[in-house]
Formats: sequence, structure tokens, C-alpha cells
Amino acid sequence: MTVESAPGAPSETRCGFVALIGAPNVGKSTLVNALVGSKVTIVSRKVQTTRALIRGIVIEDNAQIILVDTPGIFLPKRRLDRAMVSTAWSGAHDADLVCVLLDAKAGIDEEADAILNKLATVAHPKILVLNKIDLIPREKLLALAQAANERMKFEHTFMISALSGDGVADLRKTLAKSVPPGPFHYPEDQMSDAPLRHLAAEITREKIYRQLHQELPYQSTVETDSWTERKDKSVRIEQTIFVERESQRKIVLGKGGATIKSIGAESRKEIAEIVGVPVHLFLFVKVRENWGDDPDRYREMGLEFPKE
Ligand SMILES: Nc1nc2c(ncn2[C@@H]2O[C@H](COP(=O)(O)OP(=O)(O)OP(=O)(O)O)[C@@H](O)[C@H]2O)c(=O)[nH]1
Repeated sequence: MTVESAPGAPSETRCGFVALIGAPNVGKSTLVNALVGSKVTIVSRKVQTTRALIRGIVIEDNAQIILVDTPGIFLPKRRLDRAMVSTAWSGAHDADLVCVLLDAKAGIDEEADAILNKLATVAHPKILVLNKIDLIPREKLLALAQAANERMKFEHTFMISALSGDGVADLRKTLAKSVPPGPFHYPEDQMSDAPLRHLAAEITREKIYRQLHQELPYQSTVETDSWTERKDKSVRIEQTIFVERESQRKIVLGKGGATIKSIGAESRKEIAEIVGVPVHLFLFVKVRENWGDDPDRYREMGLEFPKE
């Protein structure tokens, strides 16, 4: 047996999902960027636009850490919003580890309080991250750490500034040690575009929903089939929209293809804004029967099946 293949040897890989939970503006995107470093990540400037579950992928000490974002935690009114909020929490239930972000300056305000209450139902190991420590004095920070730790058990507490990078390396090391042993989920050559593929599919799905929600509630899902960077730096993306019935396929296509053209144009524009290069988007519509009422399909879409 070589040293490399011995259990526990440095070559043993680890891989896991880390859910980031926190109120809007707590600094999740900034933290993802700080953790991922120079690698491609998705930064959305808009509040609560985050639909993609994968936000970034980090490699550290033979570990692949997949950072799973949660759509903004807010008070849901519409059915889709409720599905999204359940998704945020199901993301936490599915992850190997939950990273709870608090804005150190805001402390345990109403939003943070609601999140901490809800977190009590999540059984997975949790790490507390107090962010924006550059904004408050140390005594206040320690009191906040204590107050949060009294609410529930955290495996670790980190005090960081995602903006300056203070404390981020330690957090990254701990995440790497905390994900379970196993092979990498994403091959290294696909790592950089995996979150983007996912986000691009979510953007198209959002455009379909916006244009057709009355005619087509939930009955579609989108997959990114290919993502090719061209020599001129533009990206060619192919996506398939799956619907339940032929009649829905016709709705998505619209008269003379007008609807799908407009969905494609909107989606292309938004994807291009995010990736920062011209995008050529090709959409296909296929019928995949009888899945609209199947909770597993909802999960595939990244949505929780709403309990009505
Ligand atoms: N001073 C300070 N500001 C920070 C820090 N981290 C993030 N910010 C700022 O806080 C604001 C919100 O940060 P984001 O990373 O966009 O927050 P977010 O949680 O991803 O926001 P949503 O996408 O709305 O959920 C931005 O203006 C950041 O620059 C920090 O450590 N210190």
C-alpha cells in the first residue's frame, strides 16, 4: 500500500454541500467571493434574485466545498414565494453543513431572530459566522457570539470580515475539514461553469414563469445542456425546456414562435449581464409527461413541493 492510498492520507478527498443561511444583505455574496477567491462565481447585485442553489465551488486541502445559496429569507406571500422560502430551508436540510451568517452590526434583529428560531429545526452541524466585524467594537462582538450560542449548538463560531478577508482563510480550512470524505462532485474542469449553468437554467425558468404563469403554473423545468465558450469570448448556451403536455409545448412556443423568442431574448440579456460577455442562447422545448404533480420533480427543479 502506498502512503497516498492509506485512509486519512492527504490524498483522500472530501466533498460536501455547505448551505449559507442569512438575512438579505448579511454579506453572503461577498463571503462566497472571498471563499472562492479568484475562481468564477456568481455575484448578483439585486436583492433576492438568487435562485441558483450553487453559488460557488471551493477547493481547499483535497476538499471540494460546494457553497449552496438560499433564496432570500423573507415573509412569503405568493405561492411561488412560499415554495422559494421552503426551498431555502430544504437547502439547509439537504446540506452536509449549515453556515449561519449574522450581520455583526445588526446583531440579532427581527430577521435574524426568525432565522435562528427556524434553524432549531435543522439537525445538521451548524457553524456560526459573524460577518462585518470591521464595523463594531470587540466587546459587542463577544456578547453577540455568546447570545447566539445560547440559542443553539454551533460547532464553531467565526468572526470575520468578508469584505476585508479577515478570518476567511480559517473558515475555509474548517469547512474543508468538516465536509464528509468522498469523491469530488464536480470535475475540476467543469467547476467554473457549474454554478453558471445552473443559474442560466433558473433565469430562463423565471422568464417562462413571468410570461406564462397563468397558463403554465409550475409545469415546466429547464436544463442547460451545453455551455461552450467561443474564441471571440462569447458563450453559446443550449437549454431544454421540459413541459408536461403537447398543448403546453404550443403555449411556450407561442404563435409563430413568438413566445419562446421573447423568453429567449429576456433570458439571454440577463445571462449576458451576469457572465459579462455576449451570449448566444438556444432554447428547445420538449414534452416530458406526467410529472407536474410529482414531488420528486419539484425537487429536481430545486423547489419544495408546496403543502396546501
Ligand atoms: N463593512 C463590511 N461590509 C460588508 C462586509 N461583507 C459584506 N459587506 C457589505 O454588505 C452589503 C451586502 O453584501 P452582499 O454580499 O451583497 O449581501 P448578501 O447577503 O449576498 O445579500 P442578498 O443577495 O441580498 O442576500 C454590501 O454592500 C457589502 O459590501 C464586511 O465584512 N464588512
